[in-house]
Amino acid sequence: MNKVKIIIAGPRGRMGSEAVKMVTNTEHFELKAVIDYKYEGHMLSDLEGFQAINNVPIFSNIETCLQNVECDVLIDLTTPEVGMHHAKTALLHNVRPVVGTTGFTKADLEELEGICKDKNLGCIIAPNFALGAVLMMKFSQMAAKYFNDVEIIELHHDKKLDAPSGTAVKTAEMISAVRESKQQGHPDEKETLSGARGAELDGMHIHSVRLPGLVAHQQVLFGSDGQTLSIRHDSYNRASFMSGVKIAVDTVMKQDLFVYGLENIIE
Ligand SMILES: NC(=O)c1ccc[n+]([C@@H]2O[C@H](COP(=O)([O-])OP(=O)(O)OC[C@H]3O[C@@H](n4cnc5c(N)ncnc54)[C@H](O)[C@@H]3O)[C@@H](O)[C@H]2O)c1
Ligand SMILES: O=C(O)C1=N[C@H](C(=O)O)CCC1
Repeated sequence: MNKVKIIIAGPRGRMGSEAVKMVTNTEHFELKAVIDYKYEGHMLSDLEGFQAINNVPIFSNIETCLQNVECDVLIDLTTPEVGMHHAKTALLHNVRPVVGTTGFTKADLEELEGICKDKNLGCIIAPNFALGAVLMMKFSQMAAKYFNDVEIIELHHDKKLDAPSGTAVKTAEMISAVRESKQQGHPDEKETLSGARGAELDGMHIHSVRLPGLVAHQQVLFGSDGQTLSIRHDSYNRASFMSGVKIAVDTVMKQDLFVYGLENIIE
């Protein structure tokens, strides 16, 4: 069996370092290079924590990396601006992106979908790779058919740069696709402290909590006459995301499609 040749962008990050572990421990994956804005010309084994990983060069520029290294899949776990540049460049070099980076705009997603169609290549953008989180989103979409009122509370570690989380936005989009549009809360409600009602997407409110000690958590809270329904998912470590990354890499090698959300590729 041919191994899937992979490059990882953001290898020193919380998610990137876990992805390096997963890829190097997976029999049919091969880590060919990493992209890091620092340490150009070094080997990954020169860096603290990666001494046991041999023959993986570090590039600070994706173009140079793709000109020098033959690979099938780019896993990007960086920041939205960098991730967008990486995903586009990968596709232009016929490399399939698997992107966990959150904070992409609708326009970004449309642009990537267009390039995928032109190149007839697969690309998977997944705001959340944890299979439990994907189920939480699917269950929320099911519940939204019966409960028209919902608020989303997402809770993350305080090093997170984007708010609301990509998962919260995706959940609200999935709910919005099935429920009758509704502006929630009292029509005359007023915030006496700005931000009290959180962010809003199609009439739904999203509340972002940032605290040390947290990893990644979300509660989707539905309410109707005399009852509430809570659907909650908790990731307690970054290993929780890796089975989803693995599924995404295997799938992107087989499907020449643009996919936004892991719910579209798991049964
Ligand atoms: N999809 C998921 O399941 C999932 C799960 C967790 C986090 N995330 C997302 O993944 C992203 C990374 O999260 P994190 O917690 O690992 O953040 P992090 O800050 O720990 O890691 C980001 C890494 O990107 C690197 N980076 C920045 N600019 C770069 C560049 N130009 N080239 C190469 N590397 C560069 C940084 O050095 C850093 O190591 C965020 O967008 C986060 O929201 C997604
Ligand atoms: O830790 C993060 O950052 C996470 N980001 C994703 C999001 O924005 O939804 C997924 C969960 C962890």
